[in-house]
Amino acid sequence: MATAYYNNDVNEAILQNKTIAVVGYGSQGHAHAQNLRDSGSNVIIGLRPGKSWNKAEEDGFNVYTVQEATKHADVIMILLPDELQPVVYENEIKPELTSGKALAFAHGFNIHFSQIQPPSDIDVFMAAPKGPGHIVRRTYEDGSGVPGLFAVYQDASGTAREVALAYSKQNGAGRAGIIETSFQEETETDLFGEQAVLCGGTSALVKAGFETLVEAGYQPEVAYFECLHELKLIVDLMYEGGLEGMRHSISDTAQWGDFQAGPRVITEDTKDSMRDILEDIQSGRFAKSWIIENQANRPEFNATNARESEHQIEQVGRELREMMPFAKNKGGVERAKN
Ligand SMILES: NC(=O)C1=CN([C@@H]2O[C@H](COP(=O)(O)OP(=O)(O)OC[C@H]3O[C@@H](n4cnc5c(N)ncnc54)[C@H](OP(=O)(O)O)[C@@H]3O)[C@@H](O)[C@H]2O)C=CC1
Ligand SMILES: CC[C@](O)(C(C)=O)C(=O)O
Ligand SMILES: [Mg+2]
Ligand SMILES: [Mg+2]
Repeated sequence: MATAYYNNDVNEAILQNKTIAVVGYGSQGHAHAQNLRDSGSNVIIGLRPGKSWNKAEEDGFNVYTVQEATKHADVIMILLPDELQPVVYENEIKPELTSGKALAFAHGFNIHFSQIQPPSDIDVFMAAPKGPGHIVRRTYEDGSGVPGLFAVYQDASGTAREVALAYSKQNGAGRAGIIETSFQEETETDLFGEQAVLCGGTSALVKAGFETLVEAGYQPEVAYFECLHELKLIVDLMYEGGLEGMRHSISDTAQWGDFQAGPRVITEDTKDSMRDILEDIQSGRFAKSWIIENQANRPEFNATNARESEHQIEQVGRELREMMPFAKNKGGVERAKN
């Protein structure tokens, strides 16, 4: 079994006299910055002027350009969108990356696919929460945490591993478990997870279920509750107790239906598709297509995004959530509207 490190296993003193620059103040950036500050670290923010800059200042941080922040910091955590990291790195980070500094990531894409090639006299590590940034912050505040992975790509100082673990602990991951990985494993599994299961697979499953019910003449509102809203409640049970915990709480009728229908929905063909998706990731084909899509200013990404937001499930959901204030205005919602 993999070793999981918890708060008592990790000595965070190594961060005591270091300045940490969190570059980017979006989903992950605001969470890392606030969690590490609340854990006692000296955190500054690197940004361009704009919305995030104002937000970070409102939250009480000293905000600098990315280049200035890199210059002042010992640890530079890059929390920019993956597709923007290489150009910001070349223009603003690399010129200030003097020997002895550490460059950090929350996802291995740019190192693993060689879009960023750091000099050999710095440390390069990853501290990757296994969850969305807004939940990383929310769980830190409520005393729990999101599990994390850490990896060392380059250890020029001899202390990169210790720093990566301390960073992960200060971000709240030591409450839930921190596991060592490699940049390759984190990159490939993270991309696979979000594509096949967590985001792509789940969105497609929810939409297909909703469409099946609506096309059969059922009310869209009932279909929304059944196929989207209730998913969270069922997944909460899985989160707490695995599949068996969920099955303990549902009716025996539902459990029999689960056993009978599940394999009819997710078939061997579906698993073949999953293997194809994994192969696209491992071979670099997915990364290449994402890089090309960005170079072309995202024509397919933008068109799909616009089409998806007009789907009937989204329209119905917006109306129904108006009546559920407890389900609204949590982290992530504002971002989804932009
Ligand atoms: N989202 C998540 O929960 C997870 C993300 N990750 C990884 O974390 C990293 C960050 O992703 P995420 O948090 O989603 O990113 P977001 O898109 O939420 O945030 C991006 C931030 O970068 C800033 N930014 C964009 N362009 C520039 C620029 N040219 N110069 C300076 N600042 C800029 C934005 O500011 P502005 O307001 O100016 O646009 C914003 O603050 C990625 O590597 C991702 O894979 C890992 C685990 C989960
Ligand atoms: C599941 C999506 C994710 O990998 C994440 C929140 O962990 C991401 O890249 O945002
Ligand atoms: Mg992820
Ligand atoms: Mg990801």
